[in-house]
Amino acid sequence: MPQEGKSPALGSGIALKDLHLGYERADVISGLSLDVAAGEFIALLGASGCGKTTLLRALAGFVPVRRGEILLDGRDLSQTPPEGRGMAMMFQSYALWPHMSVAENIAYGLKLRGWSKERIRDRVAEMAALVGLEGLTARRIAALSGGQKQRVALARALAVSPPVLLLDEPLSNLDAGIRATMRHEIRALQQRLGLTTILVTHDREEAMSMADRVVILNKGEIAQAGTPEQVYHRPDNAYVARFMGAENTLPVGVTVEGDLRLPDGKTLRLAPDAMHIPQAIRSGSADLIFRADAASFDPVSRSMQDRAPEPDLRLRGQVRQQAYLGSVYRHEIEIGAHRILVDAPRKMPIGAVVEACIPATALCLFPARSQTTVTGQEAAAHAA
Ligand SMILES: Nc1ncnc2c1ncn2[C@@H]1O[C@H](COP(=O)(O)OP(=O)(O)OP(=O)(O)O)[C@@H](O)[C@H]1O
Repeated sequence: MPQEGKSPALGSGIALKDLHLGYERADVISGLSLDVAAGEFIALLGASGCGKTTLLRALAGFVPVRRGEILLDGRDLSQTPPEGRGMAMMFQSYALWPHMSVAENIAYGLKLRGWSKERIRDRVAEMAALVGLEGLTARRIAALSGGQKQRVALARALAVSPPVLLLDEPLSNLDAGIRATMRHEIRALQQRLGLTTILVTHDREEAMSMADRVVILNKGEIAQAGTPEQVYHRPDNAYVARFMGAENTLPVGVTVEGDLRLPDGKTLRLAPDAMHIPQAIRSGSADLIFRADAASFDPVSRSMQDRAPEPDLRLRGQVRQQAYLGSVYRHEIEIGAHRILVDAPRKMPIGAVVEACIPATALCLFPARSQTTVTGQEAAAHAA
């Protein structure tokens, strides 16, 4: 399979301008704008029904544009039929012809384009080598594994040298091991060919490990577009923070001086730039959001009272539950009327009184309970 390493972009740049898409009376995407650079890999991530597939299908030309533009290298495609756009789409279901051989499937788009037999033969061999299917070109699709079928689908999509590769959850039917391999291989191939690529996925780990930029959609709007590190560590809003797996929300008060009033009544003053505060919060109620893996704790000891104050959030509570996640134990800590989750390498006994400590730099502060909330169920469903 291909070696990792970037080459100059061969793909096309895309600009979506004030795009409106929908079905019958309902708008699914309303007023979405996004620029995708040539050779960039974008992952569209979002809860079920937020419009990811609709957007991808509109790019391919299968969903009509109600308003706005889809520009490919500056040319408006919004009224161009699918066959005139030349984009290649790869589906979760593979969408291969089961009665045909690997070679016939890879050749399918080339035949439609009227290529000669010789050119097709050479191109099929080139594509089979590119995706690691040498020696299997005569095999029938029915006699392939899931991972091999996915490679055929990829070879078929790439055979026509598309300006843009659209991937609709292409890996979700594969088991975990092959999925990890295919993620890496598709990413390496995309970088090597400089292909502009848009991936739709539910899986945030997949999105972060493959894409240059992750675009998080919420109800047809972009909640945030940023690098994997930005959306994970510097979420623009509470929706993104929760969607990216920040499990803990503590309601706090913000005083006019900018101090935090904690649920236990204590007041905390942090260095002004220590916390991530992307939206203006003057005073009043706010949500302090942080990840379970950013927190740690020590059993409460007598020496605690003597300890010098530290610029971190410290919360005292009691262990109510714990579960082993593989590399760490996840603890549910009761703090007054609230519960938070804390990951730790060591298991704390149920009932133990502990002090959870969260570094100020791992805290995000947002206006209280914005409308853009992710439900517990959504967050669980999208956990990697
Ligand atoms: N052909 C259609 N006709 C009418 N409504 C549709 C059609 N396809 C999708 N929808 C609706 O449009 C909304 C967005 O659907 P879409 O498939 O784009 O979401 P998604 O984010 O890809 O979801 P999922 O992750 O579950 O695939 C949903 O409410 C869905 O029910």
